Amino acid sequence: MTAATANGNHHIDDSVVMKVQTTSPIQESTLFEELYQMDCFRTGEFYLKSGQMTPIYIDLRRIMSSPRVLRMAAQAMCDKIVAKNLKFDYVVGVPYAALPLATLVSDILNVPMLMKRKEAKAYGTKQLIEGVYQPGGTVLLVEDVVTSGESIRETAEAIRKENLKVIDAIAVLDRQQGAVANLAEDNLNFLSFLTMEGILDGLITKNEMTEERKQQIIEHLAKPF
Ligand SMILES: O=P(O)(O)OC[C@H]1O[C@H](OP(=O)(O)OP(=O)(O)O)[C@H](O)[C@@H]1O
Repeated sequence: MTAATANGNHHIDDSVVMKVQTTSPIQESTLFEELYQMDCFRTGEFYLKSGQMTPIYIDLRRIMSSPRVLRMAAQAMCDKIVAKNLKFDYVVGVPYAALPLATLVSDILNVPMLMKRKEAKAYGTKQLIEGVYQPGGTVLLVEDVVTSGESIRETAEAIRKENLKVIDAIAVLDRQQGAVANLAEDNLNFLSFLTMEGILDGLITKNEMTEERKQQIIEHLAKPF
């Protein structure tokens, strides 16, 4: 069971914290290898939500097709959540790609999940936030890949309108294109398990990329959107 706080909300129970702490932490290199094997890293010419061209596309939607890798990615975030002692009552995935990850984070940590729709429906309850919650509770946002942080920002805005707090957001991977600073402006603390630089270094070890190409990509990604 989760432990109820005075306002009826929930936080991670001590027994769950102990379980996560006593399980060997997922290594960055281990998750990189699994993502590489699942063909999550594509080089070429792709366009992002921001409209920016990217010479490397990271598609973590693919991992939902492997329950083992999906769970590993969720566990990696849970290791970090526990290590950083983040406090929250609900887990919300940034739709859509992060929804399976958020489901597993909620399950592993035994903290309730809510779901934020991209658009409210015109029928039924017409709610943008689905699930059962107490006003004043704190939400942890879960993302797959973060570029500008705009999707996290939009999700936090919708959740805050429902009288819920959002303090922290966590992602499997930060493309290191300004999200930490952008989100800090909105009072959002952002953490990730993997970074673009780590992925590029991994691709060098696989002889998929040279150090020179890595530097070119980093320079390209540093340009404003
Ligand atoms: O940090 P940002 O600049 O917002 O970019 C990252 C967002 O882009 C992707 O989602 P996408 O918009 O492709 O939608 P999906 O999750 O429904 O596939 C990804 O899953 C993040 O949510």
